[in-house]
Amino acid sequence: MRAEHEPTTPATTEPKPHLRFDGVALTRGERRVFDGFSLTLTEPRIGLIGNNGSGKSTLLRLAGGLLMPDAGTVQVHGLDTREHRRDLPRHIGFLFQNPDHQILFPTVEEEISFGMTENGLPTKEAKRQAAALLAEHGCAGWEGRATHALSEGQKQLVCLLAVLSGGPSILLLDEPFSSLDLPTRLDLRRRLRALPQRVVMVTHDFDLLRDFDRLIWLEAGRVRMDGAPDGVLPAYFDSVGYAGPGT
Ligand SMILES: Nc1ncnc2c1ncn2[C@@H]1O[C@H](COP(=O)(O)OP(=O)(O)OP(=O)(O)O)[C@@H](O)[C@H]1O
Repeated sequence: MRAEHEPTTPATTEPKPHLRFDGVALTRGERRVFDGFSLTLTEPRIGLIGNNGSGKSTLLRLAGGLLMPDAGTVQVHGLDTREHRRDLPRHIGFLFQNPDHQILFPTVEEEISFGMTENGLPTKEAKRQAAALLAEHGCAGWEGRATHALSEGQKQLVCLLAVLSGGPSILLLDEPFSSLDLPTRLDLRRRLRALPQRVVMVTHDFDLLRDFDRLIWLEAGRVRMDGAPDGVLPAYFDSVGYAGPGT
């Protein structure tokens, strides 16, 4: 039986936003990066594009609670990042461009099991699950490997698995493929495509974005264009005079 105060199920089936920026202002150094910025994200796969300095990384950092707005609000699954900062790692996995900025531990096993023990899993079970996650992604037996001795692509993969081990529902990816060779890039792309998480990705790898659900083109802290890749990408290319490879 339903209690008196229990909310009723809403009649509509509108998808709930997983990220919401409302009237966000943020100054970094001397620069007003965002001013009255609002955006609601509901689609499973969203790409952020734009020229250097347009605000892409700053937007991801606001979404991940790594930066707080000076004014306005940022919400993750309806939770205000200012009030729920400590809860955010349960919902959000953040993958930085440079894995050396992310890796904390000397061994792969420690790196991957940390998120799980932080979530309260006993160490033994966390290690078992870390080994299973590695095996699932073609890296069986990597547990004892030294993180500093991995190649860039291997480090990226370990970072991705470490992020996934925390069980986030949203992945924020800041140019995760920029330093990878083509085979490693293709391999990580395949892995990412298969993930169930919602993804918001900053990238200049435009091929990867072609099958995304939505692209947001940022320019000087504002949305210049927002829509399907087949509309946004050609418009962005036009704006920078790019007519395709070799131009
Ligand atoms: N730590 C900081 N201190 C001062 N200004 C900053 C800082 N970080 C970013 N900015 C400024 O904020 C603006 C947006 O930067 P941001 O890194 O978000 O851009 P971006 O679109 O991700 O660029 P890129 O494509 O070069 O990574 C830039 O003008 C930048 O100079």
